[in-house]
Amino acid sequence: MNSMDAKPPGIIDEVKMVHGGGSGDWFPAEEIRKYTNVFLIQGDRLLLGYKKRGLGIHKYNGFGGKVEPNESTLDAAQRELQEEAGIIAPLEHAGTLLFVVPGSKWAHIDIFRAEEYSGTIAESDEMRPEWFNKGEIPFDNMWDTDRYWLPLLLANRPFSGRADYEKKGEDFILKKWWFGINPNTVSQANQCI
Ligand SMILES: CNc1ncnc2c1ncn2[C@@H]1O[C@H](COP(=O)(O)OP(=O)(O)OP(=O)(O)O)[C@@H](O)[C@H]1O
Repeated sequence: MNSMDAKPPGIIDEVKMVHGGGSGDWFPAEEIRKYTNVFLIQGDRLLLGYKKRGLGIHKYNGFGGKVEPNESTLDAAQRELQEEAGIIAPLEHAGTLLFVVPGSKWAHIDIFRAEEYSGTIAESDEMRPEWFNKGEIPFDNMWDTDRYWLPLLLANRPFSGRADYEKKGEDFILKKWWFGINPNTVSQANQCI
């Protein structure tokens, strides 16, 4: 077995590797901070937001943020979608990403998908929403590891992964990554791997 096949520390879901790379050891454990991230899909289009401030500034991403104390993850995801894109939507859990940077709390990000919504999509102080065709997702202007797991979300394959980055000035440099899917949910596997 290749050493990258083994699940990295922090991944508890029953998943098998579909993407992995980088070198060195996984960074050591820190306290965990919870985040959410929501992607709206309508037919061939995906709604992303251009982040205007804070973590991930100038990148496209789903809509999300920190889970507040005494708030469920789902409530936080719905609140952030409303605050940042102006809409409400029934959410389905799509995957989990552990984002690790030495010296910072680990970010445990619960990622959700939605296929319908109500309200009017609106720009907020934090995000400028923009539709993209599924074939024209701006991966070069997103977090480096989005290219590995976003296709899994689009194909409706529950995934779990970890991405270790090092912070150099304002930049985050990808060091090592691992993404897996549950081998028992093979319904649309050919669409994504
Ligand atoms: C590889 N690393 C990553 N890959 C993909 N997405 C990532 C990410 N690391 C963080 N994210 C997302 O970026 C947003 C940050 O949210 P962030 O602005 O810090 O939170 P919040 O809206 O609570 O901010 P305020 O404290 O109100 O400014 C939030 O959606 C979170 O899920």
